[in-house]
Amino acid sequence: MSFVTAENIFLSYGSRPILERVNLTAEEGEFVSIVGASGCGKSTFLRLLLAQETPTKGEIRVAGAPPAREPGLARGVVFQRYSVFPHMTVRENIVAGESLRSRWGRFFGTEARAARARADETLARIGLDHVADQFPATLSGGMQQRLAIGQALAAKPRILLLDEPFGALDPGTRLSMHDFLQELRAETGMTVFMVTHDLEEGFKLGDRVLVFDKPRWDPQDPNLNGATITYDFDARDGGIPFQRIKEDTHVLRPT
Ligand SMILES: Nc1ncnc2c1ncn2[C@@H]1O[C@H](COP(=O)(O)OP(=O)(O)OP(=O)(O)O)[C@@H](O)[C@H]1O
Repeated sequence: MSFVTAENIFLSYGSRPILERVNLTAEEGEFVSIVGASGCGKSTFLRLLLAQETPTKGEIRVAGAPPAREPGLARGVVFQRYSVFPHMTVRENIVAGESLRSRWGRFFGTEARAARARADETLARIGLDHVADQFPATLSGGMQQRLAIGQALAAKPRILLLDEPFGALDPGTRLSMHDFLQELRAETGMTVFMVTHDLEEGFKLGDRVLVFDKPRWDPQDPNLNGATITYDFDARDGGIPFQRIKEDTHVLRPT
C-alpha cells in the first residue's frame, strides 16, 4: 500500500471549487515537489494532508489512516508554517521541535542535556549557533525562517510538509538549506511534500514534480472550476524534465 493516497479529492470553499478530482499516490521516502499558479490550491492540498481541511468529497490517507490532526510521533507530521515559539530561545525552539518525538512531549535530566547538545549541532548546521540564546524576535526574517525549518526537521518527522520554505532566503542561504534538507532526508528516509514557486528548486530536490492547474477554464467565470494535478514529472533523472520544459518554453517564445 502506498504511504500517502489521495482518492478523487474535491474541495470547495462555500460554492467555490478549489480542488477537483485530485488523485495521487506517493511512496514512503519520496520527495514530492508541488508547483502551480498562485491561488490554485497548493497550500490547500498541504492543509488536507495535515487534516487542517477536510475534503468536500474523496479520501486522503497517510500510512493507511486519515491524516492525524496534531503533529507528533504517531504520524510525525510537521508543517513549516508552525511558527517558532516567541517566548523560547533559539536553542529551546529546536529542542521543542525534537521533543515532539519524546514520550512526554519534553525532555528531562540527561535526556534534556543531550537534546540541547543535538540542538546546538543543528544550529551550527543552519548557521544559527551564534544566536542560540537569543529570542526569535531579535533575528532577521530569513534567520527566523531558517529556525522554523530547523525546528521542523529536528523532529525528524516521517512526513514533512513544507510550504515555500526557502522563498525568503538569499541565494547562498537557500543552497545551504537545500544541502541541510537533503542530508536529513538521507538520514531519516522521511517523505516530503514541498510547495515551491521555483521550478528549478522543485526538480533539484524532488523525486517528482506535480503541477497543479485548472484543466478547465471558463473565461466568463475563472472561479467556476477547481484545480487538479495536470502533470506528474519524474525528476529523478537529474533534472532532464526541467531542461525539456525550458526547451519547450523556448520553442513557444515568439521570434
Ligand atoms: N479558508 C479559506 N476560505 C475561503 N477561501 C480560501 C481559504 N483558504 C484559501 N482560500 C482560497 O483558495 C484558493 C487556493 O488557496 P491556496 O492558498 O491553496 O493557493 P496556493 O496555490 O497555495 O497559492 P499561493 O501560491 O499564492 O500560495 C485561493 O483563491 C484562496 O483565496
